[in-house]
Amino acid sequence: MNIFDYMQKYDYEQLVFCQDENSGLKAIICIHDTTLGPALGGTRMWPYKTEEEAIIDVLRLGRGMTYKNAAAGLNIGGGKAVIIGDPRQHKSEELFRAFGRYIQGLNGRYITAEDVGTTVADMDMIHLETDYVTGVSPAFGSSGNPSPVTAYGVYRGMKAAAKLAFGSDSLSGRVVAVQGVGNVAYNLCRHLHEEGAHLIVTDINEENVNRAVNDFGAKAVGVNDIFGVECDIFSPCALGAIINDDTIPLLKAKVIAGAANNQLKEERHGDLIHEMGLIYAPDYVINAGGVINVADELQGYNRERALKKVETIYDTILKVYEIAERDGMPSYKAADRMAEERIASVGKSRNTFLQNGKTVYHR
Ligand SMILES: NC(=O)c1ccc[n+]([C@@H]2O[C@H](COP(=O)([O-])OP(=O)(O)OC[C@H]3O[C@@H](n4cnc5c(N)ncnc54)[C@H](O)[C@@H]3O)[C@@H](O)[C@H]2O)c1
Ligand SMILES: CC(C)C[C@H](N)C(=O)O
Repeated sequence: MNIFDYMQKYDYEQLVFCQDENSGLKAIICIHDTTLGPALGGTRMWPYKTEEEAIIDVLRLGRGMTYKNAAAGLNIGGGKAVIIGDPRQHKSEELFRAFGRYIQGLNGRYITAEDVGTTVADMDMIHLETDYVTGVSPAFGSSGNPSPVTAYGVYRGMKAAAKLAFGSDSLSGRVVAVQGVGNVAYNLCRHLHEEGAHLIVTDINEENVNRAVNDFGAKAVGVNDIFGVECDIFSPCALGAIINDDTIPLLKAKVIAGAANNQLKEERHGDLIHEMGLIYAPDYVINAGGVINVADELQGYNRERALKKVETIYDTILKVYEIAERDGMPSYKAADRMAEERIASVGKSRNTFLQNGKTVYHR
């Protein structure tokens, strides 16, 4: 992989390699775009097989956060970090502290939070070394675990998608098929159950399935059966690339609305579901609740204010569909256009030099 060519193609600002022999830290921080503000995105801990795999992942995820943060209306740029290692074996205080010192060294250009493989406890250790970490324990005045707030945003976005598909945003009596009932989806199922939706769930983790069955009267199905069940809404809340050539022909749902990142295996799958007349709530728009919640910490965390902002995911989904109709394009492309237009117009308004350096000449 020619890293500089790739960075140039998608306009990346910075890639930082972090190594600490004592703790075994091998991490990469990606700052994609800071036009709107400091780059905010979680730290993923994953046992990448090769360094190249880790580099590709952090670049892809960092750019994704630029779009997610811009589409959510945050004054925040996009970035992400990966730590190469197995989260079940390689976590230690030294490792997270060493990582925290690298983040501190970037002096606020990158701010971290949780992602796959990292937890609030890990953020607390990072916080021992840096101010530029969110999703820390509430005891520090922070917002804690972002998952329940992500779930609330997905619930709000799902209601908007239902309005577009069925003419009413009520989920009462609707059948929702949920793939993966982990941290986010368990909380999503609670909102759906409270509104009177019928749930069909699957998970590779039996305990998680049983929890949803016992707490919300969900019906459990096998992991390969979830795609073809009779339902109104399919909610992917486990893995990426789940909307693909194998699963699309099986879907009976009219709406796809879930928490997972990077749901479309390839862009053409977004075109295909659009041609089939499905309503697709773009993943990074509907799952922005977590980042909206942690971003609120930058103003001194206020949960009520954060939840109010998360509620607007409903309107953002409607706006994406307005753009999709206006410009005759699938929703995933309309979301990208919305984010790009916002970054471009804010970027232009920041061309004036300011002595305090807060907003400096950009491009
Ligand atoms: N946690 C957040 O705040 C947040 C924010 C934005 C996006 N997301 C995305 O949402 C998704 C869920 O996040 P989470 O925090 O709930 O993760 P999680 O690990 O708690 O839950 C994922 C669940 O999916 C299950 N699963 C994995 N492979 C599966 C398969 N093949 N079939 C069925 N189930 C399977 C896992 O057993 C687990 O229960 C992820 O894609 C994540 O990147 C999470
Ligand atoms: C900042 C984090 C809460 C971001 C979250 N991991 C996401 O993918 O949106």
